[in-house]
Parts: sequence; C-alpha cells; structure tokens
Amino acid sequence: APPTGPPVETALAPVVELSADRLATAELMAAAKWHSGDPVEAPEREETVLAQAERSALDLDGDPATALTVMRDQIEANKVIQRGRHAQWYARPEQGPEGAPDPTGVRAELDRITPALVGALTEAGAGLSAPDCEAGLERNVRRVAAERGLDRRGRAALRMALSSVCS
Ligand SMILES: C=C(O[C@@H]1C=C(C(=O)O)C=C[C@H]1O)C(=O)O
Repeated sequence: APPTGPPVETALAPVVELSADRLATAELMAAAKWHSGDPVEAPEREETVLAQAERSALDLDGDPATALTVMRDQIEANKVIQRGRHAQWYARPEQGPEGAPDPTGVRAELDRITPALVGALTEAGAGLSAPDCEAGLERNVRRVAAERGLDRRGRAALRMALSSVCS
C-alpha cells in the first residue's frame, strides 16, 4: 500500500507560514539598513544562515540539499523585498521608515525561523515530490497572502521564496 500521511497541503502549511514570517523580517531589515547605510547584501551572513540550515537538516535526518536550495531562494526573496523598499524610500524619502530596528534582533528572529523551516520541510518529506505538491503549495500561498494582506510584491516574493519547495 502507498504510504499514508497528512495531505501535502496540510504538510506545506507551516512551510508557507514560516516563509511569510521570514519575509516579514525583510521590512525590518530594510529599515535597519536604510538608517545604517549598510548594503542589503551581506554575503558572510548568508553563509552563516546557509550553514545553519544545512546543520539543521543533518540534525533532523532531513535532506541538506533541499534545505540549502530552499534557503537560497528564501534569502533572494528577502533581498528583493529590501531592495524594493530602498528604491521606494529613495524615490520618496517622506515614505521612509520612522524607526531604526536593531539588526541583531532581526537576525536573532531569522535564526529562530531557520531550524523551524528546515524542520517543516523535513516533516513534509516525500510530499515535496508528490504530484499535488505545487497545487497544495499554491493554495497555502493564497491563504497566507489573504490572511496577512500581502500586496502584489509580497505575494511575488513569497512565491519566489518557495519556488524550489516542490520537486
Ligand atoms: C536579512 C539580511 O539581508 C540579506 C538577506 C539575508 C537572509 O535572508 O538571511 C542574509 C543576508 C543579507 O544578504 C541580513 O543582512 O541579515
């Protein structure tokens, strides 16, 4: 008999929710860097995030290659949001952020999300190669986008962050 488990749509729910949580931090990081003048791209930090993702996958008996590929997409999507905000604020400084969030705190939040996201991917397991993976992913994207009121750019970034989840 084929293995039974939760429907892939259910298994993907935490993957999509944690990805949306992760993208929400891009707004804070964009504001932090707008104030500090630091560039959006922080290559050393990216290496740290990727190493943590790989380690989490190994610890959980998951698939490190999947964890790395998905996290690379998550990082790219995060930078798209940050660059979009910077372009907007450059063009219209009056729309710029009021506060200057502490980037250390934002990175601590990202460091909590990474193992949870890798755990959710690991839990989804064989569902990621199921024929209905893309459909289940898209239903979750629409639900989470509606729940959180994501705009077009936010939805596009969420899809980008998740583009390698199904294989
Ligand atoms: C979120 C940041 O900005 C970028 C995105 C990263 C990420 O998504 O983890 C990591 C480094 C930066 O290239 C950051 O600097 O921490």
